[in-house]
Parts: sequence; C-alpha cells; structure tokens
Amino acid sequence: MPIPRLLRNQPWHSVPLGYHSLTSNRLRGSLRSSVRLGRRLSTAATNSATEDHEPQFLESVGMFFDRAAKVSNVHPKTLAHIRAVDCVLSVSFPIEIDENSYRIVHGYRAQHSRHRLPAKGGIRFSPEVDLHEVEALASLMTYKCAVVNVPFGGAKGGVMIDPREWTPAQLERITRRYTMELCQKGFIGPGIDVPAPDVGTSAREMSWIMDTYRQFNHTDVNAAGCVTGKPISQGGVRGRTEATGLGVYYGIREFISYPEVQEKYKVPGKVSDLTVVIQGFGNVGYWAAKFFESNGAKVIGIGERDCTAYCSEGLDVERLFNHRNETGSFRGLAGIQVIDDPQTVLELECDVLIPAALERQIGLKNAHRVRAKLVGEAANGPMTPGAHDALLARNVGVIPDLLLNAGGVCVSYFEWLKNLSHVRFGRINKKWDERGKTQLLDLVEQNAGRQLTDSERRQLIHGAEEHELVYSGLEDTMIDACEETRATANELSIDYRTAALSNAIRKIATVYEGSGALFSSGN
Ligand SMILES: NC(=O)C1=CN([C@@H]2O[C@H](COP(=O)(O)OP(=O)(O)OC[C@H]3O[C@@H](n4cnc5c(N)ncnc54)[C@H](OP(=O)(O)O)[C@@H]3O)[C@@H](O)[C@H]2O)C=CC1
Ligand SMILES: O=C(O)CCC(=O)C(=O)O
Repeated sequence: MPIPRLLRNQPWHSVPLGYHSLTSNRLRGSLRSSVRLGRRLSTAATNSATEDHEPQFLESVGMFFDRAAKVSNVHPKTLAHIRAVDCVLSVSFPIEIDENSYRIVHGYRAQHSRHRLPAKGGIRFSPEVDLHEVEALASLMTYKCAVVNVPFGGAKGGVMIDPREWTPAQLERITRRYTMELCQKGFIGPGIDVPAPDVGTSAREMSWIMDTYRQFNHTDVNAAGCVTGKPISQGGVRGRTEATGLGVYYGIREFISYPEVQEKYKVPGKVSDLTVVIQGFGNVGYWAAKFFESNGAKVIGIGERDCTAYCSEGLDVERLFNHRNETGSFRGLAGIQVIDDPQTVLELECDVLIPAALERQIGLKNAHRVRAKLVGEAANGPMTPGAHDALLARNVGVIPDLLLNAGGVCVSYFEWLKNLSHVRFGRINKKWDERGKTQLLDLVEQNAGRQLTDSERRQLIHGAEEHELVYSGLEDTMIDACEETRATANELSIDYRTAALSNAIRKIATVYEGSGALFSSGN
C-alpha cells in the first residue's frame, strides 16, 4: 500500500481522514441536526441484538436510570435532559505501521453532562470500544461524580485498538494523535474535559496526553490539569494509582459493617473474616486485592482473561502479580490451583465477589450460578439489569459501580485541585501543624509528669504527607457516599443501585433547575 507523503514526513501530525463532532441542543440550539445524528447513532447501536438477548450496555444504563428516576421526584423534563448524552466526538486517523503500511484508528469521546465543568472520565484502549460503549461510560461518570460529590460533569473516551498489538512507540503516536483531535475539537482542557486512565491505559498515556495538550496550549499555566492519573513527576498526585482499588476496599468495608447488611446477606462484619474473589487483575483488581489482603481478608480467587487462580487459604497477591508479569499468565505458579475456564471465577463460593474487568460479565446466563453473598462492582457496568434483579431475588447483595468504583475520580479531583493550585498537598501546613502539636505535647508532658518516648513523640507530631491526605480524603468521601446511599435505600426500601442513582439524579437536577439554563420544573 503506498504511504501518503504527509504520513511519511509527519507520523502523527497528519491531517484527519475524517471526523464528525456531534453536539446536543442543550445549550446550542443551532446544531440540532447534529443532535439527531448523535441520537440516531446511539440508538442504532443500542438496539442492535446481542448474542445473549439482553440489553446492550447503554440501554442497561438507561434502564437503571429509569428505575431511579421514578423514585427521584424530579420533573420529567429535567429527567429527560439529564438522561441524554450531551455531546460526542468521533474521529478516525491513520497510524503508520511501517514504511509500507498504515492503519486507520477510530477514537471517541462522549460528554454526557456538562452541568458542572470540567466533564471528567477515563480513556480506554480496547478493541471493543465503540460510540455507544463510550456514551454508556460517560453517563455513569456523571452519576458517579454526583454520588461522591465531586463537582464534575461526566465524560469518557475510547480508542478502538488492542494495546497489546502495538509497540510503545506506536501507542505514543496513537495517544498523541487522538489528543490532537481532542484539542482541535475542544474536547480537552482543565476547565472543559479532563481525561484519566481506564482499561488499557495508565500514567504513561496520561503523560503523553498532557505533553501533547501543552504543545497546543503553551500559554496555559494550568495545562497540567488537562488530564489526571499522571506520574508524580508530571504533576500527578500520590495515591491516584491505587485510588479505585482502595475506594472499592473502603466501600465494601463500610457496607459489611452495617448491621442490616450482615443480617440480610449473612456476611461477616469484619474485613479480616472475609473471603474475596476478584475478576480482573489490572489496575483496579490488583489494588483491591492488595488492600483486602493487607487488611486480613483471604483473597481466594483471581480471574484473568485466560484462567483463574484459586487457593482456599488465600492467594499471595504480590507473588501472583510478579509471576503473571514475568510469564504472562497465572499458570505454572506453585501452590495455587489454576482453573482453565476464565468465567468460573464469577461462580466461586465466597463472601464478596468483585468484578473488576469489563462490562456485562454477569448476565442472565450466569447470574444463577453466582455463589457470593455480596457483589461489589469495581468495573463499570459489570452486570445487566436482568442479572441485577436475579441476584437480588436470590438474596445476593449488590454494591453498585457508580458508588463503589468512584475512588478513582475522587482522587482525580484531588489531582486536578493540586494542578490548579500548583502546590503539593501538605506543603504549606505540614511544619506548622507539627509545631502546634509539639507545643501541645510539651504542655501535656508537663502536666502529666511523664515524658513520651521518641517514637511516641514522632508518631503524634508527624504532619501529614500528600498520600496520607489523599487517603484520608478518599476514605471520608467513600464513608459519606456509602452512608448516604444506605440511608436512601433504607428509607425507600429500594436496592443500593437505585438509591445511589436517585440521589445522583436529584443532585444533578438541583444544578440544572437552579442554574436557569434549562426549563424549570414548573414550566
Ligand atoms: N482505572 C481506574 O481508575 C478505573 C477503572 N474502572 C473500571 O474498572 C474496570 C477495570 O479497569 P482497569 O483495572 O483500570 O483496567 P486494566 O486495563 O488495568 O485491567 C483490566 C483487567 O481485566 C482483565 N480482563 C479483560 N477481560 C477480561 C475477562 N473477560 N476476564 C477476566 N479478566 C479480564 C485484563 O486482562 P488483560 O490484561 O489480559 O487484558 C486486565 O487484567 C473497568 O471496567 C474500568 O472502567 C472504574 C473506575 C476507575
Ligand atoms: O479518574 C477519573 O477521572 C475517571 C476514572 C474513570 O474513568 C471511571 O471512574 O470510570
């Protein structure tokens, strides 16, 4: 295949082969025809038959929304407005493979709601990415941010590639080229839309995104805030890498501490008494496993794409991780049982099952075989509405994604605040706090007549480091959001997903209706 000259000379600065930008009529009435195009694309994708005859992801999110909308007491016009995806971008661009060939890569970004800015949400690199998946994920981002009181709208992006098929240099070109498209079409910026890592991306890609954004916006003093999940050296915040897994841990710890949860689902009230099974051993699955293990739980099963690792006495998470990284698989590690069928992980008997891989893993086809007492959704959209209902009918509790995996965006919010304030958390007040505590301890010692040991003194005086402040902010956020969800569920006798979503809907409605940008509920 001949290579276009442009490509040969400028591997990633080449012109787009085609793009379309679809913007809703929410705020921009003049672009209505584009809106219809956007909706038509989504609906077509949504209605396409699935192999399992269950609703597609976007349709599932809509179904969950409709249930929550019924108990939200929000005006139907406002509900319709909240439910619709605001604005989507779809781009295609060529990436050079070698001197003789190139491939066309497709990428998307959906902004579901811009009631608060910036819109926020990850970017995934996966061969399954399409427009409607990105729209579904963007919708979940809006609701998730509202559940944990993070003042952002919801967005999500995706590039339809399997990252394992590309070299790091090619991935860098793809990431930079995709970012260039986001820059050119106004889909990125610290006050507009701020991506983060998701499936198939990590701090490395976030660095490339920031660097590319900077090149297009070299006078923007807040450029570092255009993306979160960056390495610390590039303006990232300590604690973001593990934040989603840590949030999952905090959330499950909270729920099992509630007496009504212990009674209804027969789960132990303490993490150290739990058996845990996790599907997915990427960023979220790995960190969730680490936090459960280090707090005394037995992580008895971990599933990957090709098989499941099982040990009834509890897996050694780090050993498994190192072995997988060295060999590419769980297979061959002494002391564990390997189960060939990767889906079996969802059917292992345990207290808590944590799907942390992809959407639609639990459907009507396997919900009846789930033997966990609680399912904690670390992945986005891991179960269909039918599976959700089937699990509840069998008295299996479900802690929903929009609450449980919100730790990532919560700490992304902290990173964004750090980038806008241009100062590391703790830098200004650490010594001041330590001095105050020293004076207090001196007084206590004088009055108590006992000297503290050096180690006691150090522990009490120690001013908070950045990661400690981040962990503390995340823990507080998760505790509050779990409590708020629990209160609504108990008050209205509804499940936790409907409770979290109806709380989110009410919060978003308050912003829309109060802003005057919309019809008010009285119209
Ligand atoms: N990263 C974040 O901060 C957040 C992520 N999430 C959600 O959490 C989920 C996981 O994301 P993340 O950990 O970041 O992604 P990663 O890409 O780091 O990890 C995904 C993991 O799932 C594995 N996997 C893929 N397909 C299957 C399968 N069919 N069965 C078992 N394992 C599978 C992957 O294996 P392999 O490596 O072989 O592909 C990989 O280990 C996603 O739903 C994401 O949207 C939610 C909130 C925040
Ligand atoms: O950290 C973020 O901004 C978003 C994380 C994310 O993509 C998600 O919560 O699904």
